[in-house]
This record gives sequence, structure tokens and C-alpha cells, in this order.
Amino acid sequence: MMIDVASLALRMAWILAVATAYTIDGLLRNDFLEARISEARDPQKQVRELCVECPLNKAKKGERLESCKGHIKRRGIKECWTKCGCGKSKCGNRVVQGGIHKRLEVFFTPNGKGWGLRTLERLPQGSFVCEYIGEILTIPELYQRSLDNELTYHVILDAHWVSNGRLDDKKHLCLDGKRYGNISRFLNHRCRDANLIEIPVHFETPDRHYYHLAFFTTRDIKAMEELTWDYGIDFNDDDSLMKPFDCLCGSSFCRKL
Ligand SMILES: C[S@@+](CC[C@H](N)C(=O)[O-])C[C@H]1O[C@@H](n2cnc3c(N)ncnc32)[C@H](O)[C@@H]1O
Repeated sequence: MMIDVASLALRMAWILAVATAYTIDGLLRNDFLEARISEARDPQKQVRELCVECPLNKAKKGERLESCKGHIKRRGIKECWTKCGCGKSKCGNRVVQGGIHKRLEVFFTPNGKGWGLRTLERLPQGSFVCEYIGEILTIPELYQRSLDNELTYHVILDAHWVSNGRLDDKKHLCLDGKRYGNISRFLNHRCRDANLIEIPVHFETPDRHYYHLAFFTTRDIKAMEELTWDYGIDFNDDDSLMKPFDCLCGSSFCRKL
């Protein structure tokens, strides 16, 4: 029997990667989670990389081209996929792709933030809640929406923009949940001590510049608590593509205070 050495090596490498998988029974592994929370809360711990020609600035051609403000180097999770041959039904490393399992509710917040999302059940620390779903747009397409005065609820998928050198414009992507999305587009912002954190997740994606973005809990959350994440907004940045709002997050770390 002929053995395809390359595919065997690929499978071995995948098995090794999965052996250090980050999710166990739907919970994010504690050391990985703690490291991500600590980076999200303390900008000093974030590794930021600079683009030579930042796509966010390039989209604003005609205006002065400013230098890159930096992109956070984000560590993510690899889930099993078609090619790893793990046997889909028994595999414990397919959490995010399994979709929403928790009972969640969209509700009208009593404190002026509009609609919000809350949990109807207790969520242990490290639980997967939902994925951020939206239209996949290139950065010029996103910028055009902002020029057209259209409100966007976007997240920039910039985790790997810098590591591969100069990228084709078509690989600078974001997700916009305003026109099409799922319940994640109702998640409101909370500065620094939000109860959710976003983690890049790779599975079945043809290119690592497009990845899934999944929300996990940063602590135990009681039933009926509002779910929040830190949009990472700099409220003093006039160039931001995010429409500014008066932050009502109520956190003692509020950046708008
Ligand atoms: C992704 S949407 C969240 C859902 C939104 N509340 C709604 O009713 O559709 C983001 C918008 O919600 C509002 N929002 C989110 N977090 C807020 C906060 N901490 N304070 C005030 N408004 C907030 C802002 O209007 C923001 O542009």
C-alpha cells in the first residue's frame, strides 16, 4: 500500500494541534482564557503590530495618510474540521461550529442603551455563548458605508494583517452585523470589565484572514444578567469608523468618564 507521506505528516501535525485544544466540554481552557482576559483588560499586555500601509487609513485615500495605529496580535482557537478525520459526532473540539446552545434573550435595556442581550440561564466562566455573524466586507466597502452615513456594527478581522507582510486588499476583511447578522448584534459595549471576550476561531475557512469570532464568558454569569463585550473603542479617536455614542456602560473603568 502506498502511503502519502505529506498527508500523513499533515494529519500528525493536526492531531498534535488538537491535543493542545483549547476547549473542553464547551468551556474555554482556563489558562488560555485568563491570558486573553488579562490582555483585553490591560493594554500594556497587548502586543500591537504596525502595518506599513494601513488598510484602515488607505481606505480614506484623498485624506492625509496617517501612520498605522497598530493591530492587536490575537491568539485564537483551531477547531476540528473536515480534513482532520476526527469523526464529527464524537469530537469534543467542535464547540463554536455547533452553534448557540444557551438560552439567550433580546431585551430593551432600562438605561438608555437600546436593545441588549441577556442570558436566561447561569453561564459558567469560559462558556461559549455565540458567534459574531455579519456580512463579510472589505475595508473599502465598510468605509463607503460610513461615507454614505450608514450606521455599521462592524468588527475588523485584523488578527493576521501584519504577520504575512503586505496583503491583497481583498484579504483585509471585517464583519458588519447591521444589515444581516444574528443575536450578537444586540450585544452592548462595556469598557474593560465586560463579561464576554471575543476569540478568533478557525475551522473550515479557506484562508486564515477570514476567521470566526466567538464570544466566551470572562466569569460566571447569573441568569438574567446582560451580556456585554468591550468594542475596543477609543472614544477620543475622531477617525474611528464606529459611530460615536455616549457610553452608558456604568463600569468604574469607563473610558468616556
Ligand atoms: C451593536 S449595537 C448594540 C445593540 C443596540 N443597543 C440596539 O438597540 O440595536 C451598538 C449600538 O448600541 C448602543 N450602545 C452599545 N453599547 C452602549 C453603551 N455602553 N452605552 C450607550 N449606548 C450603547 C450604541 O448606540 C451603539 O451604536
